[in-house]
Amino acid sequence: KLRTIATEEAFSIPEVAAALKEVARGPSQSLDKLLVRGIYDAGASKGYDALNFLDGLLDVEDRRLKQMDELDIDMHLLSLTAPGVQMFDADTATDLAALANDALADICKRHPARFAGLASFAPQSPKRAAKEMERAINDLKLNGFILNSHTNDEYLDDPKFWPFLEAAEALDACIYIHPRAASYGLKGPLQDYGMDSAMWGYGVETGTHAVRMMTSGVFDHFPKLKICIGHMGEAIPFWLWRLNFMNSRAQEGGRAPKTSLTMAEYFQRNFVITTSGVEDPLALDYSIKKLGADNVLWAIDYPYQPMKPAVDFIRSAPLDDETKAKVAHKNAERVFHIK
Ligand SMILES: COc1cc(C(=O)O)cc(C(=O)O)c1
Ligand SMILES: [Mn+2]
Repeated sequence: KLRTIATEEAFSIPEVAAALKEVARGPSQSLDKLLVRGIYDAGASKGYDALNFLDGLLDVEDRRLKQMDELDIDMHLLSLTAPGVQMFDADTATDLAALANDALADICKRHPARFAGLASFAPQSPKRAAKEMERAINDLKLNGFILNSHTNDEYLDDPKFWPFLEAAEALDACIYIHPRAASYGLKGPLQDYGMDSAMWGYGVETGTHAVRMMTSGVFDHFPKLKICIGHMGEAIPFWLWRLNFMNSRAQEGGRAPKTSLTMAEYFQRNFVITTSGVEDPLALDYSIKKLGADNVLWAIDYPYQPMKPAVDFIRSAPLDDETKAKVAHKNAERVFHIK
């Protein structure tokens, strides 16, 4: 039987849901407000959350676990759903991250063979975030970290965030950079036709974040830092030849910072990707060939993607047994220290 560890599986807790409901009613200019209003203040915007994501987010040990049993899915690697605590003020964010991490650690302790967890932290307060990272790994025994792309329109190439990049690297803990809606400067034409969401804007936002990190040379400061991005690498694997070629030319021409490695080398060394929300055998085949079988991890993206099609996708994927085992569970065990 193929062991299956799904690596982008979202949950929430009532305290975070309540805080996001306040955000939905507040003055935020963030494009995430469409989604936050739809999920957490559903009464106010009828029908947005037609799929009732909130129930799926708040349920971990009941219907979700039952469905995992029915589908023979071994584990969900859980993470606080986007936008996490990143829309709150620094103090609220720091407190709610710790609360969510405690709740997550309790779930993993109750079901150690079924759930592992990625800890939240509050980039709004980088030094306290580093402390929470240490607590999450050393005390709560969690498996890595979740970050939902930008925080107040700023990205991890900004040295203000480097205290917690240093902590993550020192802890040998991977940061999963998950989407949220495009930042204020990026959102322009992404606000129409439903493009703000997972349909397109999420990928643009998250892919841009990863490219900012590589082109700015962050990985020269943190060579051992490991980043995971979902959705088959947010289109970067397909774009990698062009990104590499044009960045090298820009470095020669002085339009891009000098880096010790090329973009393709950084993506290979410092990144892994997951298959979340891209159940396309051809995209999987290309990504494995492009990045190697050690760098692609299976995911469902529950509750935003249904479980059964995602597990059928990996089970029926035309891969040899060794490659399939790496994608389905071995790579997750290595990257997220899961036994
Ligand atoms: C936080 O809200 C989300 C919404 C959706 C969506 O399909 O509308 C997808 C994701 C996701 O892919 O994680 C997250
Ligand atoms: Mn997701």
